[in-house]
Amino acid sequence: MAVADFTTTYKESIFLPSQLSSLSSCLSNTRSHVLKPYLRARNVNKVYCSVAPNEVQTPVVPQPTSIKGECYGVFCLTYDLKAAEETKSWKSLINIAVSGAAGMISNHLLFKLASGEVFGQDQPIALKLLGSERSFQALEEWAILIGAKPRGPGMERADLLDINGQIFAEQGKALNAVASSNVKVIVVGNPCNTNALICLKNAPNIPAKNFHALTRLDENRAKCQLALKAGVFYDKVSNMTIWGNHSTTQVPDFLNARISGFPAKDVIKDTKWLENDFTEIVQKRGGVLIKKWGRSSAASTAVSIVDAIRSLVTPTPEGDWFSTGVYTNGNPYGIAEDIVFSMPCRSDGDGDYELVKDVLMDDFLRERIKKSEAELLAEKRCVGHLTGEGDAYCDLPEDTMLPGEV
Ligand SMILES: NC(=O)C1=CN([C@@H]2O[C@H](COP(=O)(O)OP(=O)(O)OC[C@H]3O[C@@H](n4cnc5c(N)ncnc54)[C@H](OP(=O)(O)O)[C@@H]3O)[C@@H](O)[C@H]2O)C=CC1
Ligand SMILES: O=C([O-])CC(=O)C(=O)O
Repeated sequence: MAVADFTTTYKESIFLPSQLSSLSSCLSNTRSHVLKPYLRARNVNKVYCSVAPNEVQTPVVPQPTSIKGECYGVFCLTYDLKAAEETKSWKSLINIAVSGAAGMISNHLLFKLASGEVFGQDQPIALKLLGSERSFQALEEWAILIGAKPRGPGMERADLLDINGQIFAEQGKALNAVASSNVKVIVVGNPCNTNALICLKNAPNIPAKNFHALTRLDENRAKCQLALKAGVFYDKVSNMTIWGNHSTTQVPDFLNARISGFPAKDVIKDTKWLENDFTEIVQKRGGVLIKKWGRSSAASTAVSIVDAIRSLVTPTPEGDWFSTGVYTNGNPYGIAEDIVFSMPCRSDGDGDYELVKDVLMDDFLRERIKKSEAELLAEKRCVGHLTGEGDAYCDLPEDTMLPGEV
């Protein structure tokens, strides 16, 4: 964890809420002091924290036996399990591991998770926040993998695939070693589809179906553009699929999208706009934001991670679906097997999903889906050394880019 950035020695302490102000030096080091009111609001009465001895002034209360092993990291938050047992109305604890916990996205995401907005107001959760230290402790249920190196000046996409791919190979191995086989993994760090493929290939004990690449940000962006064009509220847009890669080859599907229950093409009759402007705006939205703001989307990515998880833990509304990048292992759309491809999915709310079968296809859609498929197959060849498929051979199409690269 980023502890290594400011200290090399750790001391583990348990804090009560009244002692949180002294704890805030620990939390604020990682820009997460915003968590404090949320911890209070959720009656978190103990926080487990690793900080340097000279930063700790609070008395140490006995460590509950329910906290297993050591806690690595600047901050390592968990509910007091003993108290949870006493509170009969509480559901059983869900552990959530988040890598890149000190990054911009996490800065927005963590308190949304802690607020109860994602898993429910009555659902206790334990956040396992991970940074540079690649250890995954007591990992069960959900892992949100954000931590990745941003592309630096002059860095080729093939280099990024290799550098970040190695992170996700390690994390796949760590998950394989310690996580429950029921864990659901959301890969955010880019290039997220291929990172998710690398991660799942390195975690053979975990079903490949449990791995997701985040394309929900793209779905949200696409819904927003259709809503703006149609002059309706965002929540009137449904059945929005993002096909393919989280890159500029992604395909926002206006053929199947609906606005106020009607086909989007019947509401927005400007086909030229749908085929050209809409598609390109969504594909390049990340890059436009980086140009405007100087940094990549953080708050909206955090919101989209919340949306992506919520879509898996709540039943999908009748007739609707959501997009997520999933492992292709038998699909009704003729997409190549053994890649991570964004497709339309539904969930019963049990954390699992199924592909939506009855979607329309036309030549426009098919042609663009093929392009994104070709890009992902090329990315896969680039990381053969990380997926156990032998030597890498990198022949990426020249125009292949992350949304943030344009
Ligand atoms: N799929 C999507 O829709 C989107 C994906 N992204 C991607 O999300 C990722 C994170 O973005 P953001 O939070 O803005 O980036 P930041 O640069 O703000 O944070 C990067 C985080 O990654 C961690 N990190 C860096 N190297 C490693 C490593 N070797 N192992 C583990 N963790 C590491 C850093 O941790 P530490 O400081 O502890 O080293 C830091 O917390 C990027 O890859 C970005 O491209 C962004 C937007 C949308
Ligand atoms: O390239 C990035 O880091 C940003 C990104 O994925 C997006 O905004 O969709």
